[in-house]
Amino acid sequence: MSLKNAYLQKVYDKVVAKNPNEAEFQQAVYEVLESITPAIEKNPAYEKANIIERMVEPERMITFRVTWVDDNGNVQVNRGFRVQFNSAIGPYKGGLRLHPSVCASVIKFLGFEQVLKNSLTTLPMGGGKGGSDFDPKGKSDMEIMRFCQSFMTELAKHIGADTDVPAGDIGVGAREVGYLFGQYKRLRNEFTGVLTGKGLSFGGSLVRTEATGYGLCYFVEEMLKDSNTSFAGKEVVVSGSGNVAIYAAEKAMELGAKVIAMSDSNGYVVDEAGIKLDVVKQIKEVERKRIKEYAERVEGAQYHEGCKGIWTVKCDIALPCATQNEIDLESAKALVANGCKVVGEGANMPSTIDAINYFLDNKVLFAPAKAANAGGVATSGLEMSQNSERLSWTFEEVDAKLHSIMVNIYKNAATTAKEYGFEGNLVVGANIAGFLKVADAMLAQGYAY
Ligand SMILES: NC(=O)C1=CN([C@@H]2O[C@H](COP(=O)(O)OP(=O)(O)OC[C@H]3O[C@@H](n4cnc5c(N)ncnc54)[C@H](OP(=O)(O)O)[C@@H]3O)[C@@H](O)[C@H]2O)C=CC1
Ligand SMILES: O=C(O)CCC(=O)C(=O)O
Repeated sequence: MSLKNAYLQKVYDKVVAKNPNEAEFQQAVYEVLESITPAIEKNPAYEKANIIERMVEPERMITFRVTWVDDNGNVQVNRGFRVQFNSAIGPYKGGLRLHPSVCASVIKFLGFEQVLKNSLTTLPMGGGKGGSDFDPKGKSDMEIMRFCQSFMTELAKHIGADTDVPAGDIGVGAREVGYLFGQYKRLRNEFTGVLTGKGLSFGGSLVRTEATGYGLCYFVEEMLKDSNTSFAGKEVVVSGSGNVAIYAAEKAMELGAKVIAMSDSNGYVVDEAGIKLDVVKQIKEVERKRIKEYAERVEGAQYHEGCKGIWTVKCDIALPCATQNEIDLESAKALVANGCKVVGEGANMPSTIDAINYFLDNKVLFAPAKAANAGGVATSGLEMSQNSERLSWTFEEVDAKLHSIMVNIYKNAATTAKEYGFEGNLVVGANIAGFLKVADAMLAQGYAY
């Protein structure tokens, strides 16, 4: 892969040399460097201060051992990570992922994207990310608790309400955040907003649970409005059936769409009559079972083994809300061939670079993750504000703020794309808009930063 700008190519070559075998991190960096090219060429100050090489190098990366005891008395060892990527515009902020695929590359790609995403929210948050290769599937509640307590025993040394504020991501929801928060409080003897996504009885914010999925639909709705259309009457496919997927499906339905398919890492269900979300919530949020169960409980629904096949289901709008690189070129082609006109990314980096280019070349309205899924972290920022003033806002207040943040992110990305000669390309618009704020803050803070 080659970039048009020599300075950016030099930085990218160094990234590849210094981070070998880190395909996800290299991919995330490449996509950003390619799309910010016009901004680098417009203002030579960025190259002079070598801003890009500084931005692709995390400020700090912590790797640690997490030892815990399983229900059979065996001592288990996992690897924990926290990348504190960039604090130019605020304390490090970003989720924790618990999944066997977690490694340095995954954590770094997520941390790097988080920096630009958080910048787009307009709230004062730097970027970070963390997690572990611990697999929560099939673990008992006590095992999850012991793991979280051990994980936090080390992480607590590196975070704080004004330093670094983690939250949830894949495999980390309200239950895990509760165990992590309890352990932090025990270790530090302080009650602070050190994590977001907390339970409502101990400093959590209303709407945080729904925020990423709702925010995604608010963003897509705005994008559709600009093309004189809406969610009403559209058929929607949503991949995943976790936090982001469930609340994206809920809001899409509220806005008049029919969600016809959802998935998990084993397979997908199609329900032409429209997915019954109360059944999905019961299976996933309460019983923590597989999506396959849906077809056993709902007449007329079919289950298909293998998660990739979901992209062959005919739809108007696709909302990938599961994981990175879940849409490759082949899936992108299948979506377009079946008439899909809109893709809104709820997951982080769910489309490969080839898939994104295919969507753009085929005039699909494409909402890139950094912008479209920023509602989760934006609402985390609102949780931090409520914690600082020791107040709780109503559901309506937080939802209205989330809505206006998502509308503004859309407008900022669309206007920036147009300003730089890429009208309609929200990948370029979002990357440049997110980049400029961070880069200007870094310039103002001197070369040693
Ligand atoms: N939670 C948040 O606020 C935010 C999350 N995101 C991103 O959204 C995505 C989903 O996160 P979230 O909903 O919180 O996570 P959850 O753990 O709640 O749900 C993840 C869903 O994706 C599926 N999934 C996970 N890994 C894979 C895989 N390798 N292949 C296929 N399916 C997979 C899971 O299926 P299974 O149960 O079988 O593993 C599950 O249905 C991630 O990319 C995350 O980074 C982005 C912004 C904010
Ligand atoms: O709410 C947060 O801080 C984290 C959200 C997140 O991890 C993400 O935006 O990918």
